[in-house]
Amino acid sequence: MIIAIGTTREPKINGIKEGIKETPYLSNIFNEIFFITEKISSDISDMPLSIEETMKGAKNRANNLQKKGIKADYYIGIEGGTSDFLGKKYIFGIVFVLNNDGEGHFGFSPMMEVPKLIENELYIKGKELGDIMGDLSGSLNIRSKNGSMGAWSDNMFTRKDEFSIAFKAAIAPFYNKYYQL
Ligand SMILES: O=P(O)(O)OP(=O)(O)OP(=O)(O)OC[C@H]1O[C@@H](n2cnc3c(O)ncnc32)[C@H](O)[C@@H]1O
Repeated sequence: MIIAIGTTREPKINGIKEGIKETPYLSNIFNEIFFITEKISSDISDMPLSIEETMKGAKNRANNLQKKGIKADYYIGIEGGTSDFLGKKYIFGIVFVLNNDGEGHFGFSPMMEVPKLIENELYIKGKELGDIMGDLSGSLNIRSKNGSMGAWSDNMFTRKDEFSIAFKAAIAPFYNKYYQL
């Protein structure tokens, strides 16, 4: 099996791999899976500020992998973003898994509240989360490590966990019996 993942960002790739190892569907063939990892355009803004835009970004990335001519059994697009719910902002990760029959499913990570100061920088000043967290934490590349969720949860919950759970939610509908009824 070949799985194409539209990113070179380590916690995203590791999240997908961890998710695969923990599914009842693909874990037994994990060692036979060949992974293609490639940075691909999401065709949305660099810092998505709504759940719909973040979903579009994940879906576009999976579609763009396929359009590029990459041959795989599954194409996986991944996007991190924030959105407003009932007046507060939350961060989450979204995974879109697409197969060669054109069947695609979204999966979502749990969400965490965005701290107030960071919300202002994002939604009022228009900055990117990676840059804001870089300035606040002194760590240049937080999104390549445990991510904002890790930073805001004292690593109870990391960026890898975010995408591992989102992947599991996206892959289940391809195999789970209730979706075949
Ligand atoms: O290389 P790609 O796959 O694009 O991975 P990325 O880390 O840039 O992540 P996204 O494009 O999915 O996320 C969109 C933006 O949101 C920010 N972001 C998302 N999650 C983050 C996190 O956990 N920590 C820091 N910044 C994050 C970051 O500034 C990104 O430019």
